[in-house]
Amino acid sequence: MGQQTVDPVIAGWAAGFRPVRDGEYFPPHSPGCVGCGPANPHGLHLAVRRHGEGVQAEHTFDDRHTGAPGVAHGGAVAMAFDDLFGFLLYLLGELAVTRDLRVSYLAPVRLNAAYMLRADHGARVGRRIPVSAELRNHDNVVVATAEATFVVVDTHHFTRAAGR
Ligand SMILES: CCCCCCCCCCCC(=O)SCCNC(=O)CCNC(=O)[C@H](O)C(C)(C)COP(=O)(O)OP(=O)(O)OC[C@H]1O[C@@H](n2cnc3c(N)ncnc32)[C@H](O)[C@@H]1OP(=O)(O)O
Repeated sequence: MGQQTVDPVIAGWAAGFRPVRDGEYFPPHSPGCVGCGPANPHGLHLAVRRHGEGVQAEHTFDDRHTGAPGVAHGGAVAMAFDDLFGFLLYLLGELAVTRDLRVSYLAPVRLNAAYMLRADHGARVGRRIPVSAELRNHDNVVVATAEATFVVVDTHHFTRAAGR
């Protein structure tokens, strides 16, 4: 039964995931989140805002996320997509986690160049929420796409995951 106790830190964290108005920026998942946390020196520092029933972010990968010379690491691009998807949950009002993530890399993503990320969600089926996203360059060309399945969980998932 002890494992089912909701830790107040986790409960407070989860309660912070609320919708914002169209065009407004969301708060980060946490200060230290590697995708969007401002306090993480190694992170992407994604700044994500609502776009209708979807989310979007302008983003520039930098030298910290180098793969081939001058090119963003594919893992960093996948991280951007995964973290972006995490903002759709604010709009859905669900706690959920990534069960699978598929990224298609259509063209190299350059470092120190501005890109636009955009994500949308489909309809929830059971505990599954399908999500999809695109990454476009400054010429509005799609250079990467992603699809994922998020699975709805409750706060106990995070309490257990954190070993609290
Ligand atoms: C705002 C909050 C922000 C919170 C998050 C804030 C940070 C966001 C950061 C970005 C997101 C992340 O990195 S999240 C962190 C990375 N992900 C994780 O750590 C997840 C680790 N995996 C797990 O803990 C587990 O596998 C779960 C919870 C995902 C699922 O386990 P489970 O609870 O036992 O559920 P299970 O029965 O296996 O499956 C549940 C449902 O999913 C379906 N399902 C299972 N596998 C698949 C699959 N590959 N493709 C499609 N559907 C699948 C099943 O048919 C079932 O559907 P149905 O019959 O029920 O319909």
